[in-house]
Amino acid sequence: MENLQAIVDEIHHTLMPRLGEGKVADYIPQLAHIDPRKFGIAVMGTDGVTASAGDCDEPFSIQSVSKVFTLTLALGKHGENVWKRVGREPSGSAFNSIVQLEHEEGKPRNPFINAGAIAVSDLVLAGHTPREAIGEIVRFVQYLADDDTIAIDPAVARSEAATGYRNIALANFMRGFGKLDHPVDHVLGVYFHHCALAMTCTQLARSGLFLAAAGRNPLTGHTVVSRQRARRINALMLTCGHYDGSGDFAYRVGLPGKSGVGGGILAVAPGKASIAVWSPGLNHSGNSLLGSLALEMLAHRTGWSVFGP
Ligand SMILES: NC(=O)CC[C@H](N)C(=O)O
Repeated sequence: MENLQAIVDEIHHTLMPRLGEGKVADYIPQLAHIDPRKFGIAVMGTDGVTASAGDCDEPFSIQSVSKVFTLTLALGKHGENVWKRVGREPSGSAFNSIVQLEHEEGKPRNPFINAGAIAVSDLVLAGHTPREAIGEIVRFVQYLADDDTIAIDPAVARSEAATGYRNIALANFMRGFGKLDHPVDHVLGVYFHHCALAMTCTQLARSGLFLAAAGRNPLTGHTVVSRQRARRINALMLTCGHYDGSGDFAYRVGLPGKSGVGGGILAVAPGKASIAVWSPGLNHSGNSLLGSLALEMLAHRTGWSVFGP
């Protein structure tokens, strides 16, 4: 493989004329203000080799990418009991869909759609006040990225709480089925705040390194999860990480990944690297349009794929 930085520079250069494509999420008013021409990419190799380009050190709202971290925390607290509350199947529906919840009696399809992540927030809340749970999530992400400057953007959290009608509906629906242990406003307080985490591509790539390196962050030496758990989280990212676009992402990129409506994607090349991209314009499934394309180009140029060399 040629020099990683040269590949990343070429991807940035190739996509430059297309910056601004896609549709910025505006249902969260605070996200509607983001410059659609932003673009960042950071690659952290498990061997310590790094490469980055563009706005890779500018914080953005990671939104649903945070669902990987809350799932990891919930699995640490509750182990396999997590799966009593949330499934492990792709939804085939939009990220904020309510349709399956009624048929499946309030048990969301997977932890990465909104309903599933709300159920996971409920599990993270166990034994805590909402403020404590939010603090635990932030400290966990700081620990993963080895960076204690990572914080929640309170304006984004407020903006989403003020307009999160669908999420409020999802949470009430689940509570109606007896599938949430805590009051809806507490659960949503945790959910909206972790979605409002602001991180740079560099920080995000570092925080995902444990998934690329069999559960252990090679930069800090910290074992975060077991090898088997890292594999399983990667499996869920591959099958469910891009909502109704998960099949297309697996076909085009071939790596586990998790997207957010802020335009970020965290992707994992097991044994090789953790990659974060950011471009705010989204495709019709709510995934970053140019971010997906950048990852497709990177996978093609490096040969990284979970499906074979
Ligand atoms: N896909 C996403 O990133 C969705 C997260 C967003 N906070 C929401 O609940 O709508």
